Amino acid sequence: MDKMQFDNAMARQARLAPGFVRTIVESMGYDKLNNALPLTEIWDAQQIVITGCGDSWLAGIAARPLFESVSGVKNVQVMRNIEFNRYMDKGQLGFSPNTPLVIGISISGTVSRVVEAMERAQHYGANSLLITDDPDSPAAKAARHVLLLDMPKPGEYGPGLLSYCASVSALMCLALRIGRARGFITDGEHKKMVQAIVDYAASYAPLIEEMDQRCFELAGTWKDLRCVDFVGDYADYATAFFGSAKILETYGGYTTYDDSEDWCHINYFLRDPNTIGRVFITNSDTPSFNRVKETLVAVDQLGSPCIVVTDADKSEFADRFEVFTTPKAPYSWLSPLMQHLPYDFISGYSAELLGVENFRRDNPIYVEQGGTRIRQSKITIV
Ligand SMILES: N[C@@H]1[C@@H](O)[C@H](O)[C@@H](COP(=O)(O)O)O[C@@H]1O
Repeated sequence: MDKMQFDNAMARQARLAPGFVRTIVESMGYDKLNNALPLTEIWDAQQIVITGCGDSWLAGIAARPLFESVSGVKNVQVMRNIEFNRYMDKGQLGFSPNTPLVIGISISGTVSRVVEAMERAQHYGANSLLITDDPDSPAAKAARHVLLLDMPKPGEYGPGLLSYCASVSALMCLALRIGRARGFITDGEHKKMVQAIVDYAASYAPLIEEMDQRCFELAGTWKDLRCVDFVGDYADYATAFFGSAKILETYGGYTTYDDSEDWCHINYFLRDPNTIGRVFITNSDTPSFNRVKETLVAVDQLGSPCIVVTDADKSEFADRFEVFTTPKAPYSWLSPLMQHLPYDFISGYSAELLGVENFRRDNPIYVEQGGTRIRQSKITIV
């Protein structure tokens, strides 16, 4: 079978990802970041809350370790939009000037919950910054500050893959800017880390062709599995959840996601394990690596087909597992930027092989005017 007959938006975006990260990082120069968030407000922030919906929320989980290690802000939270908007105690908003710094992410700037988050932050005296690709969007207008992604136009961005690379890259650049401004990293460290983002993304370029072909072949069987169950810890949870989201968005497949500990308590019991694909994202220096390996022993015993995306050597895992060994990141916080690529390819090819349209557009029940369900939800400030 010729894979080019099954070419698709996910595969095309995955091939472009290494260079695309460079484009975004290079656009995040000193002036842009400085204009997006004044120095005094960076110093004021005693707490950071990152929030968004779908991929944009996951981008926060992917970038959290970097905010924690370099920003110098002790309290960094990544919150689901619904939790920040409706459940975070209002007494925690504006208790000190420009605190918390609420960072919203929304590529379109049009989803109701992010507009609501920006309005809530403003209403209770917290600071707000929106990372978006549309400076005229409702969420951008509701935010005090905007960091514009400026993704190249025209471009192919749906279902979100390059847009996810853009928001993770922008968050990383912002974290480094905050850390530099607060004096928690030196100018030299700052430059080295910014360059590391570009170089890490570029290090995937030589792997893409082989990854593309291998993923096409895997999609031939994985598309028919009853369920695909993703596992990742902490920032790798973003990659796991992202893989699951792409299965839903590309072909409406059945998926689950968990962390390596809870999986042993819960998802372990899914019946007919030979019909469930397991996808693990883990790296040799992750603090839970030994726990992930224990969990993978259970996966092997259950007989589930299994893919591992990792910087560790194949020999660390059962022989029958499909191991994607990715480049070793010079900083552990970089891995989530690119380790989603194997499943991006697999979900894109699966949809094409199944003859299903992204976002189920082939079924009228899923086609709604302008995404009513997420864009016309009532804004409520509590
Ligand atoms: N299916 C899409 C997701 O892929 C997207 O991540 C989310 C947030 O979109 P935005 O970043 O524009 O706020 O909206 C929808 O739910």
